[in-house]
Amino acid sequence: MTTTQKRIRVLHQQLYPESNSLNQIQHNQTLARMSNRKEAVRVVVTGAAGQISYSLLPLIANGAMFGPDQDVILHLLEVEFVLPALQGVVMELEDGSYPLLKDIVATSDANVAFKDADFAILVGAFPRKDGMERADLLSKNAGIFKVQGQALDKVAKKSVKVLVVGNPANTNCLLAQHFAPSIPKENFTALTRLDHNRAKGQVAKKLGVSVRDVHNVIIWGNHSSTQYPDTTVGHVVVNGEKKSIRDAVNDNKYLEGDFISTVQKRGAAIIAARKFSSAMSAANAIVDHIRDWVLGTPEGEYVSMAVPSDGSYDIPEGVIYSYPVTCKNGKYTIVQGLTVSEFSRGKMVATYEELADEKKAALEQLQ
Ligand SMILES: NC(=O)c1ccc[n+]([C@@H]2O[C@H](COP(=O)([O-])OP(=O)(O)OC[C@H]3O[C@@H](n4cnc5c(N)ncnc54)[C@H](O)[C@@H]3O)[C@@H](O)[C@H]2O)c1
Ligand SMILES: O=C(O)CC[C@H](O)C(=O)O
Repeated sequence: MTTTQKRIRVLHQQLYPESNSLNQIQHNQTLARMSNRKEAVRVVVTGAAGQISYSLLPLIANGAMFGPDQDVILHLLEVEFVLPALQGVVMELEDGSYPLLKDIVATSDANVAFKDADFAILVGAFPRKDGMERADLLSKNAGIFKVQGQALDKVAKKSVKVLVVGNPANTNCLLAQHFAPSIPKENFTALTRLDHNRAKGQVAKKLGVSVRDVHNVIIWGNHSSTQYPDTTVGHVVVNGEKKSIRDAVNDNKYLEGDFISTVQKRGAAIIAARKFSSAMSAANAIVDHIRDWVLGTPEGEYVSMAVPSDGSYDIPEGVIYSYPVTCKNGKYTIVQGLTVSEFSRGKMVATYEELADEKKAALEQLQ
């Protein structure tokens, strides 16, 4: 510091003594925060140069997923020929000046990407384009999840939490789980939070209320057009008054008809309109899923997660099935004891049967 700078500093302190003490307080708080700071978590995102990731990565880097005190190290996996484009994404992350982003690993080698991973968000897969059937995806994408399951098994932390997004998400998740036998089965989940959020959105729109007033809708089963968006136990709170969704909407024909098919076909409607599959809303749902799994759900609030079936609600073990769950201390629990009507049972079984068929086709494919 030059003599002039020192004189200016002394003068400034004389003129504004309180600013000095304020600076000191802020400085001390920063030091305290830094000494309390949790160790950075390693978060793998596959398909990192794709369209979902382009919306997702800034949300992870800015703390929306793990909170404002959690540093992150991003491990970005892409296929080799997309690495030049991934470099552009890395440059943008560097230029984003994200205080929580500690480091970035960008690679096309799954064993490098999954090394010591705490979280693995498996987005990388081919999306359905207009005119393609979902069944086409199974044959295109199954191999990816075998290789990535094997890499997770070999090099990730045994506590890694996995979220599969790439379609068909539930069955790809089952494949990754199958090829990673050393990782607890319950650590494998698939994304149906987007469907859950879509269901809330439709109810809110119908009632002219905010989505924050809509609670405990449920998505059962597969992330596909057989999913069952269920409003039977959901409620709304408007002006402090709690009402069941059934009573508030007062139109069961809609709730058991157009509402269900709108949510089931929303992904297809977005592809038809955008010519690309949903990305911004998918990224937002990914953040919701991991954040709630790690940081917990508000008291009394159900969210939907596709998790290994365990016989709950008479859905046989062995598929990845979307259930209502609550989360606490980094664990999810399937909500038990809900009444299931005959109408609901039929829909829950139909979506299970689709999952059982997908599982058979996927395993045959990888023989
Ligand atoms: N579960 C859900 O709610 C949900 C919602 C929206 C989209 N999706 C699915 O997510 C997937 C990704 O969608 P997108 O729009 O980002 O697609 P995209 O084509 O824009 O991006 C996918 C990326 O994955 C990469 N990739 C392909 N194989 C890979 C591999 N083996 N390892 C690493 N990266 C690989 C591709 O190079 C590409 O950059 C699709 O399968 C889509 O159907 C799921
Ligand atoms: O391919 C689809 O039908 C849907 C794509 C995506 O999973 C979505 O739900 O938006």
